[in-house]
Amino acid sequence: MSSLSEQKCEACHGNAPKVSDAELAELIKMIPDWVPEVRDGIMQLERVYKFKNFKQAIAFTNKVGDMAEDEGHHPGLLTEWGKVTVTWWSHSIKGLHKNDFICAAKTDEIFVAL
Ligand SMILES: C[C@H](O)[C@H](O)[C@H]1CNC2=NC(N)=NC(=O)C2=N1
Repeated sequence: MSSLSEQKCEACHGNAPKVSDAELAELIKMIPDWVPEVRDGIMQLERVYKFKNFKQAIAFTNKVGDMAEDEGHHPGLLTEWGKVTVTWWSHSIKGLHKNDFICAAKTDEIFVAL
């Protein structure tokens, strides 16, 4: 299998399968800085990125937004002074799809390339 960040999101409809617990255990190894968390009954992936100031935080936020538009898959983004919280989940299935792991890996690559 190619690395997660090299894969593209696939169309995800309401009847697409959520990742199983076993799949989650394997996929999370590839994005070890992300934390799976249940919010409002929906499993999500979350990571907090730290920056030196607001300008760097908003620049990163915009790059993640551009990637999301390219992928047709969109995260929660909370931009604060020196900090961006990124949350990925699939609204259509109210849980985690492989797409969320792909996008989390792409988010890490954007951060590393800054
Ligand atoms: C029509 C459009 O493709 C869908 O609404 C997409 C857009 N972006 C999305 N993003 C996320 N994270 N989950 C979705 O289910 C989703 N659906």
